[in-house]
Amino acid sequence: MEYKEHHLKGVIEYTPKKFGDERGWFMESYNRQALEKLGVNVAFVQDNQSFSVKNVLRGLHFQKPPFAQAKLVRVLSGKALDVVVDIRKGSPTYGQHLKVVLDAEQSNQLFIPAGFAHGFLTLEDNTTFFYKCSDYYNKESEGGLLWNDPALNIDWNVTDPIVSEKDQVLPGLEGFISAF
Ligand SMILES: Cc1cn([C@H]2C[C@H](O)[C@@H](COP(=O)(O)OP(=O)(O)O[C@H]3O[C@@H](C)C(=O)[C@@H](O)[C@H]3O)O2)c(=O)[nH]c1=O
Repeated sequence: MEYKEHHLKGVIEYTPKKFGDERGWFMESYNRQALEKLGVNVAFVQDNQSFSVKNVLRGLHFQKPPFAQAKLVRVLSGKALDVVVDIRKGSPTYGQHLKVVLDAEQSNQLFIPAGFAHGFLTLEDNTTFFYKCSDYYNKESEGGLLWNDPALNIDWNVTDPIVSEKDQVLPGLEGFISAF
């Protein structure tokens, strides 16, 4: 198992150990104890999966407290540029973001604590995105930030992504009052 902490405190990139043989490979894709050793003490209650063609951009999303969600995200097929934005009030890295390429072949995962907006851009066709959430979906608690808000300054390296109508009208960071 390999892990890497990033400049946004609490975000951890995690790659389970793979056991390869002539049949292929095996890995423990989720092991609560292994994550606890990295300081992640979270009970996940919902698994989500989405499938996207190339250049789909979903996000940036979060759920407000008391339905805030920590997430453990990865791709099962394809590749995605994952982006998280720190929206924790008073955080020294408030408004800053982190980009990580999630790659099915590499099998890397990202743990994202509550208090972050999350989104991703698919870099390949047939990208299956899979994630565990620490709380249930609650429509009324949904929140979001505009993916290309200049104040966020995220270089997605894409010109015309496929974005849902809902995500095209999300607010920017200016005037945003964080619920975290
Ligand atoms: C997120 C979610 C959506 N839905 C429904 C609502 C809607 O009709 C349909 C599609 O929802 P969305 O357009 O919000 O799906 P999507 O844009 O894929 O939303 C996801 O984006 C990524 C970036 C995240 O981080 C997730 O937490 C989630 O917000 O699925 C659920 O039933 N349960 C859920 O947990």
